[in-house]
Amino acid sequence: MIRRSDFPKDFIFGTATAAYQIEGAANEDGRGPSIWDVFSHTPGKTLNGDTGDVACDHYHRYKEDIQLMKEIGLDAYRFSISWPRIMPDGKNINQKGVDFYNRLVDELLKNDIKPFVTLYHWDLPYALYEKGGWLNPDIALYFRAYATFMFNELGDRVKHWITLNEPWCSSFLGYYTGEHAPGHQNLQEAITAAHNLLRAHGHAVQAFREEVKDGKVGLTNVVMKIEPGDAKPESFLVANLVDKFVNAWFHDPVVFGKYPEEAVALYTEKGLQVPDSDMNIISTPIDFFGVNYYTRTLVVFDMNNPLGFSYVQGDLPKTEMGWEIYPQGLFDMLVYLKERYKLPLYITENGMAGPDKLENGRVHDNYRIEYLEKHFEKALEAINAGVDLKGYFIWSLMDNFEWAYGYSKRFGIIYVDYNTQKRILKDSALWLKEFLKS
Ligand SMILES: N=[N+]=NCCCCNC(=O)[C@@H]1[C@H]2[C@H](O)[C@@H](O)[C@H](O)[C@@H](CO)[C@@H]12
Repeated sequence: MIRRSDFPKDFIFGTATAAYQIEGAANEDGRGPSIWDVFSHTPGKTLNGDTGDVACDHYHRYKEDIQLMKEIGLDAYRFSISWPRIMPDGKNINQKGVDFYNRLVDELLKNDIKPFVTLYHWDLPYALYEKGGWLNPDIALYFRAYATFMFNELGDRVKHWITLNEPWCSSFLGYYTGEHAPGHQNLQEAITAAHNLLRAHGHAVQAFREEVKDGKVGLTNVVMKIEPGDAKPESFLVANLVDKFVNAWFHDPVVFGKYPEEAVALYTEKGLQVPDSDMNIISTPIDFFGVNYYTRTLVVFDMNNPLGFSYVQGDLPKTEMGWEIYPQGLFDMLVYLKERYKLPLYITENGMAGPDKLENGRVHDNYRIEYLEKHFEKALEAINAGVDLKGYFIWSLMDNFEWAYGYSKRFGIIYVDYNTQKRILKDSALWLKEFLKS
């Protein structure tokens, strides 16, 4: 049975959340609309028309939530700042929004919980979207101004920062598949948005070096283990290519200053423009990569698909998201990232959506305990294989707004009864509490 003491002494365990998914108070204290406010209020975009208007009401309940983190014994807490709460129009400061994050950080520190702050977790101020959003090259400078302001405001107390959460999702789910805000469906736009997201990241890192001398800054990507879905040789080739589109596309420019050539070639062949501006800014050195790992993705050669592949379902047990439970993929990707980029790593998200049922005031989510144990074991295996893994944040602290799935998917180790906003520690939280003492 894995124990906390098996991990390095300074290894940190935490949980992660994001502003739009938990805060609520969407129109309170001067907060402006984000692209997710508009998207979730657009009929048909989210399950049951769910929105983040109230969510977990964390904006008002943060003290209670921090007490729960303390009760569980967490070392750290990863959360994101709502850009439209800080700059409702994308430029001018909303002091009440700033005050909230000062209160939140001070309350965490008072309870010996280390804050890890994500600057952007998908909630772009709508006012900036109206100026072109991630398609407008100027967005990188708007982001730099926002980042600089936050570094100045919190940098004396917050020493671990993540510029962007999963630019792959922001660009390819937001601009290609359209399942996320702003709901565009244009591959060229997705490539352009991805590039401007990376430029924004690079500008923020440059600002960070000027503003927070004793801090660490990194980028969090979703990291998927891409495997062939059948035994055909072409499917092995396609798996390698998709890995370049999804994983290397958002890691290589940040370390090597260039996109993976095979993927560029395929895009160019399809008549798409792949930008190459500001690679010197994009590759401003970072201190770590954040790794959001959930599952593997199976692909097969498919001539009928414009990019030559299609996704297939695997036959391993799956979570409520339909994602296969595949701990080995975590080990594989941690080792892959270490060998290719030679940077320290944090698992900034790992967890599962489960069929969580409240029974006599308890949630017996043994499946989530097993999921976490197996992924903890693979993380430890990676450390023992030489990976400089420094921490592990469980997604998520509590059930929350799961984007287009609304409130139908529960990822929390704490159950939220949305009718009463009551929080209930699931068995996984009780297990974690004991694990952290082991
Ligand atoms: N096929 N397939 N599968 C895996 C693709 C995963 C892409 N989605 C994520 O990583 C999001 C990340 C986000 O940060 C958080 O805000 C979300 O709540 C979690 C849970 O959804 C994850």
